[in-house]
Amino acid sequence: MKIFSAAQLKKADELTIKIQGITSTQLMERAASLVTNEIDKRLQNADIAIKIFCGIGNNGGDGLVIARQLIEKGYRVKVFVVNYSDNRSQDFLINYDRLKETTNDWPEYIKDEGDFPEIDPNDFVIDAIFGIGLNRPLEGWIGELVTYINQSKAFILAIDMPSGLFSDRVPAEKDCLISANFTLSFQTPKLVFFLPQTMDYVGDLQVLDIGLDRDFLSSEKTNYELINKHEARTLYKPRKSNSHKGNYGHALVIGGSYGKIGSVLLSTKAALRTGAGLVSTFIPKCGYNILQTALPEAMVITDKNEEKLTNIDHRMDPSVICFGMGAGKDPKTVEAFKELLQKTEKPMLIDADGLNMISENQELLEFLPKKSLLTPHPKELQRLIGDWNDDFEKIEKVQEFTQSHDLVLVLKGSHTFVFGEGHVYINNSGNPGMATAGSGDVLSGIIAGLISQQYSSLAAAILGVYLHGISGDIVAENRSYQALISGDIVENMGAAFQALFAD
Ligand SMILES: NC(=O)C1=CN([C@@H]2O[C@H](COP(=O)(O)OP(=O)(O)OC[C@H]3O[C@@H](n4cnc5c(N)ncnc54)[C@H](O)[C@@H]3O)[C@@H](O)[C@H]2O)[C@@H](O)CC1
Ligand SMILES: Nc1ncnc2c1ncn2[C@@H]1O[C@H](COP(=O)(O)OP(=O)(O)O)[C@@H](O)[C@H]1O
Ligand SMILES: [K+]
Repeated sequence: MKIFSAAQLKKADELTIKIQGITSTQLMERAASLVTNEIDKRLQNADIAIKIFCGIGNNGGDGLVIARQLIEKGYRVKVFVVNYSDNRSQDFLINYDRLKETTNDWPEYIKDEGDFPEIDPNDFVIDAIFGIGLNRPLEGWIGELVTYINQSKAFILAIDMPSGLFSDRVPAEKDCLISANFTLSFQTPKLVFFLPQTMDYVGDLQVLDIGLDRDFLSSEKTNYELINKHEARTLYKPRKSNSHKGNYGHALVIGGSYGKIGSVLLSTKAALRTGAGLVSTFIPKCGYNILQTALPEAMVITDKNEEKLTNIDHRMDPSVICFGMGAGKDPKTVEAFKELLQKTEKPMLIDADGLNMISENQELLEFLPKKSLLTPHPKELQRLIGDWNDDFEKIEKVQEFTQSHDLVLVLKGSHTFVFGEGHVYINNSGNPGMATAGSGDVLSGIIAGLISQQYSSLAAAILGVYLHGISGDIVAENRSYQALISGDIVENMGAAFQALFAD
């Protein structure tokens, strides 16, 4: 699903109104009734006090329509107009009159702190103060109102966006904004819903299709895309029945050091479970018995050194090399890595200590084959490209870095971002149970397994990250977040592939 800017969404609104021959009031009615239905589905006519805080723009207009529709359904609704200016939008005014025709309990006006209403922790609060029109931080009593609503402990549903959250920048530390339990957003999600610095304000997210013009949505260009099942499925390549293991490539996994053979084992197993035709593992000698015992499907080659990698003499022509898990950063290993880079032409996947070695020896970047894949977590990224001031600057810096070195970069996190060819793909699968040792090693094996089957670096990264998350979701459903361990993610790859095509 494409992620658009506020300006693009406004353009989509205007175009839709023109092409569909409707008024903006009708579009607002359509959008709001989808919200009302979602609320009704969840509240099931429960006798709960619903308090709707409406701004005086179109987000506030949405709030007024939702209020009218909920009242018509028999809910107990109180509307508060957050009267920060006299500059009311036309659709606000139209719907204000309509609301007054529906109920005798007219909206109350909030003009300063003295007007703040009581909010009970059991109330259901709807935040329709600001949406994508926010253009400056909430100041004075409006900021205080937002803090007051947050402190009420009531359940907060935000319409389109939590009020105070900008669609195109990160709030300053002193800024006040709604911290929603749930956000119902219109047509497409906003980038800030997925950034580490802003995602917590959104709570659970649902995006409602309000029927904006299809042609515009499909032709309008954007660098950001959210990856769900639909997007992942289109990348999947079916296997031919008339095929053999030679058709699915040979992945070579290189890494490990004394005490860290498990990481390579996890990557190797993941490459096999993802469908690579052959998988070999190159490790220090101490890992030989471990690998051969735990994973008879893999072939094993060892370094001359017992405890670390010193000379990676693999004598193969693998489809892809996945390097770095548990490798350590011994100077001899760095030297061996450099030689490996110099003699490898196909794109490589570099993870973990491989990344750290590059960070500490930036000249290695020059030897990276084009289209190679780096899979850092935020700390590894920081070592690689230096610090950033906020998440938007981080994205910009990573875009510059990947484009200048012709790389694909997988920035791991609760929403993993895949950067490639100037675009950013934001993963929407996975769960906090995956914050556990070795889940990154599993990911690198999955991606290598896909590259080995002739997926491009970028497609392998996007699909691999999605499958990794889905596998984790399946495990968590059966086992809880806490009990999830990274080996489970590997074991459930079969279910993850199946889930790609389940409805
Ligand atoms: N036809 C449409 O345009 C539709 C719009 N929709 C709703 O409209 C919203 C956007 O509406 P608007 O563009 O009216 O904008 P908002 O309702 O988000 O904000 C209203 C106005 O407040 C002012 N403002 C911004 N920051 C402020 C601040 N810190 N303090 C005081 N005033 C401030 C701005 O001038 C802004 O235009 C969307 O988020 C969505 O909820 C939906 O009804 C769908 C259809
Ligand atoms: N809260 C979370 N939600 C979704 N995925 C997560 C979460 N925390 C971690 N993950 C995923 O788990 C993996 C962790 O990788 P990494 O930090 O390299 O761990 P390790 O070094 O232990 O292998 C990444 O793919 C990341 O996206
Ligand atoms: K809002």
